[in-house]
Amino acid sequence: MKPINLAVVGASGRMGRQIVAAIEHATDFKLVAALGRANSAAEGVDSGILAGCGENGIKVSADFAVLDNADIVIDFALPETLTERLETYKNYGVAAVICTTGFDDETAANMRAVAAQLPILYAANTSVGINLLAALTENASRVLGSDADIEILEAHHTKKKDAPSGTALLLGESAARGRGKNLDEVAAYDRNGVDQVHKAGSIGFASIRAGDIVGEHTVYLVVAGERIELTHRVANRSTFADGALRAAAWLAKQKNAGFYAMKDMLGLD
Ligand SMILES: NC(=O)C1=CN([C@@H]2O[C@H](COP(=O)(O)OP(=O)(O)OC[C@H]3O[C@@H](n4cnc5c(N)ncnc54)[C@H](OP(=O)(O)O)[C@@H]3O)[C@@H](O)[C@H]2O)C=CC1
Ligand SMILES: O=C(O)C1=N[C@H](C(=O)O)C[C@H](O)C1
Repeated sequence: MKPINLAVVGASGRMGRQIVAAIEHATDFKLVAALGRANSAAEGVDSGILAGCGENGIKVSADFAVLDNADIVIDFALPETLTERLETYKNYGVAAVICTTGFDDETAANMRAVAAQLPILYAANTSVGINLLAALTENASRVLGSDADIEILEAHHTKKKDAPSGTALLLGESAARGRGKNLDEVAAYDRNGVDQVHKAGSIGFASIRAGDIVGEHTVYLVVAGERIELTHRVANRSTFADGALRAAAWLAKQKNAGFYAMKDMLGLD
């Protein structure tokens, strides 16, 4: 079978390098572009060398014209220029798996607008386990109803910029949906001050940034006399890379434009 021509955006980052390394061993993908920001220290450096898997001849570049050769983009870059990148994917007609987190509501709306013209899969977390946890969270929240106090705790490495994590927000959305609410209506993000009780019906968030923690999330659902703690821990970033490649292979088969999620790929709805 013909391999999928893949472009990795954010190729010099922690996750971009994982994807480049994972493709090295995959027969169903061919790396055709390693993209990043202009004036990056990584510009012109071989992406295989950066990823620690040996020279692959694909240099990190900021010239998105190479997307002409790509079937699918996997984007693990930062949120600042995400709107521009989405516009570029649309112009080149190349479907994209977007894994970036920490973007604002306007960018989220732009992503949905682009998805009206192009297959876009947005995954705040590409691990299979987290997406299963999101489904379990929705179900537990539905069964326990408004009696449960729900709080979400996430822990990540010291270099992570956004908080709460995109995954914590995904889990919060699932918990809110279980109660028939939108997260915006019930989220409690900042617990800092003198009147910080858990308001009935709210969903609280807390973040830890320490050491080299790859990614840990716990949803607490607490009712009188008992509590459920739904926890997921990732030991290695290769878990995210494997999930992103699986998502890319699935997206390559989608003929219609649309805003897809990992749960569509996993058949979790
Ligand atoms: N969906 C998922 O499963 C996961 C998502 N993530 C998310 O992916 C993103 C990247 O994470 P991580 O790899 O750890 O981060 P890094 O900081 O290690 O990498 C970020 C990459 O984006 C590039 N970049 C920096 N600024 C910009 C910009 N303004 N425009 C475009 N590209 C830019 C960097 O280039 P340079 O090297 O030149 O600075 C680098 O290649 C984060 O949003 C993170 O939350 C992370 C892990 C899993
Ligand atoms: O920045 C990270 O590292 C991670 N980011 C994603 C998020 O914000 O949820 C996914 C994962 O937890 C690692």
